[in-house]
Amino acid sequence: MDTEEDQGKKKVTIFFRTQTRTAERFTKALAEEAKARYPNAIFKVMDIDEYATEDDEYEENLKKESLALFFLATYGDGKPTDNAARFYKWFTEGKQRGTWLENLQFGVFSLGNQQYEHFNKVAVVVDELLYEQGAKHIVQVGLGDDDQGIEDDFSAWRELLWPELDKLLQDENETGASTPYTAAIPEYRVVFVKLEEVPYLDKSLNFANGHAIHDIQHPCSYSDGIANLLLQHTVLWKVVGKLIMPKPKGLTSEIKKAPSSGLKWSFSPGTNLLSGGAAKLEKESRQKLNEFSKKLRTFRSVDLSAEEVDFSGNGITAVGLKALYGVLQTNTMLKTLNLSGNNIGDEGAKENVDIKILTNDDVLGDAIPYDQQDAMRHLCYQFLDLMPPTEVAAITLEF
Ligand SMILES: Cc1cc2nc3c(=O)[nH]c(=O)nc-3n(C[C@H](O)[C@H](O)[C@H](O)COP(=O)(O)O)c2cc1C
Repeated sequence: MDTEEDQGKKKVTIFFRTQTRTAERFTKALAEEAKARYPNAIFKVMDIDEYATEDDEYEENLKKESLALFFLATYGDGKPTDNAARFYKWFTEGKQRGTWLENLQFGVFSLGNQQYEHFNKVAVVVDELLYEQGAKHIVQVGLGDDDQGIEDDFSAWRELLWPELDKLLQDENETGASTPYTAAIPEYRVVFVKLEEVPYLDKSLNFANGHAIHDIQHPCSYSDGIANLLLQHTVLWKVVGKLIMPKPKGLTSEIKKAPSSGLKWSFSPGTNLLSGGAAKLEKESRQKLNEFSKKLRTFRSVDLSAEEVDFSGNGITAVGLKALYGVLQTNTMLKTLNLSGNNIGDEGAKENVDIKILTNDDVLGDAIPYDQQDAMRHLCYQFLDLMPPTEVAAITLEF
């Protein structure tokens, strides 16, 4: 047992076995995020082949584990990867061991491809055997399918995992809302391309990446081949940030009740549309946004009911209003929202806003879960509806 455990820190071992490194990549991504979420726990990433030099050591070492995650890939005819063959043989063919793993809580994410007959066999077998031998699931086995979008599968499984880890690893006075995840804020960049310069594109706005997961590592990019055609760059997160972010002064007040300051967010006409020139992402503003993001997460809700938010004269249309509504509604109660001087019309005045609402977390930085990506796209469309439509032929969203 190492020193950190002696100091009472909970330890999580994340095992992987991989051939073409997908499992290793997922393992490391998860460990990275988990370390930020749970600073009081220790996460160890372990190639399963290096876990024991002799077979006997598997048993000896596994007995000491209390929380473990497994990322296991399956290869030809349901065989383990090369680096897992020894462990798999030992675990599946060994002696009857009874329920010797009662102290272990575990989760398995499997990597496979449904085109193969023995889809995800290795992980499923290990998952069953761990359970049979007394270990307890913290989450059901995640079946990653390389044929359909394994990133999505991983993302979905990870979203099931966090609440369970919250229960096990968060200190009693911490809550899910205050999870101190400090990942870098992605840039939401919208790129406009003139139609006549990209004649092969459909005039309607299109996102080529379909349902793939998009985050910093996997940007949704429509214009890989047309980077030289980019005429205008807009940093959309900055727009969104402006919509939901008070001036830094606002950060200092603990907004649990309506503040009496009557802070007013005011944007001069056109400033939240960023219609001219490229908006460069400055390090300082990124930091501020990050800080604000962290601050927001410490509140269950942000009450701006004493505040005034002024978007007058910003060229906001009915669809733009829906987007605005979606952003502002989340965690936010407003006293006044000034939309005078915008071309909203009757349609926009209806209260029936049916777009899916993004959370501040989504807007401010975390990888965007699969089920919210459509909403993110939708929001981007709606922002784009605020722009002159004839100019826009293609969009690149880089999350
Ligand atoms: C030669 C080969 C054989 C495979 N055999 C299987 C299989 O039997 N069952 C399965 O579910 N997936 C199978 N797969 C798919 C891999 O498990 C899948 O691509 C996985 O994501 C690889 O993970 P890794 O990059 O961590 O090695 C096979 C892939 C290759 C290239």
